Amino acid sequence: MTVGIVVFPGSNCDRDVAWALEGCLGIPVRFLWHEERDLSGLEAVVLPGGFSYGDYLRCGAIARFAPVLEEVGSFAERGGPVLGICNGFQVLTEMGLLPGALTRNRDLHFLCQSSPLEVQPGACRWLGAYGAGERISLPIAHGEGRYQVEPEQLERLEDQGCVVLRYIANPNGSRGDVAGLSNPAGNVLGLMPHPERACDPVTGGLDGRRLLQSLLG
Ligand SMILES: NC(=O)CC[C@H](N)C(=O)O
Repeated sequence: MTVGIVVFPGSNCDRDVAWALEGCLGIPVRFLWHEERDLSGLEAVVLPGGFSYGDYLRCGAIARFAPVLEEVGSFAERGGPVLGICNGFQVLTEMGLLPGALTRNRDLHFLCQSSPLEVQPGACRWLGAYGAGERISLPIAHGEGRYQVEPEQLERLEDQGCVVLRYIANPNGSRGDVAGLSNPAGNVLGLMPHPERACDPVTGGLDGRRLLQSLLG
């Protein structure tokens, strides 16, 4: 099993994800530069956090045109597991793999803190190791994490079980307290919190570990 980690100019959590996967869990990784088109041999893809293309225009707005994402889109449509963390979640919404948009935080501040969350795993293949309603804590670090979507669409997402991660103390004004969303098929997950920073007690707890461990089946 090898996991691809996409690297855009401006990504800064690609090494953290590699450390969590390889260093903590022994899962081999391959970095995918944004111009790459070869995803052969990969069993999952992670879009890491950071500031792709300097966050110009809007977080993730330029990244969505990267050649590698055309391949990631087809990979996801074939049922391949795709995880977007923070900037990766922003990219997933910009490229249309997940609905809605992530906008400036309610108070216009960059937030860097730990965040209590409630998990509702539903059909999400990344969250199968968490109980329904389980409370966990993961670090957040973002300026544009306020999830926005039309109220009717949010209702649809709730009905489909796509709202898989919710803030307990909403830090950024996200509609519906949404912290993470899955597609209905459950293979694509986007979340603002950083599970890769919670895979080792030394750097922020262990609550993110089971999420990445799900790759080991
Ligand atoms: N940690 C991150 O991925 C940050 C995402 C994005 N650059 C923001 O500030 O919202």
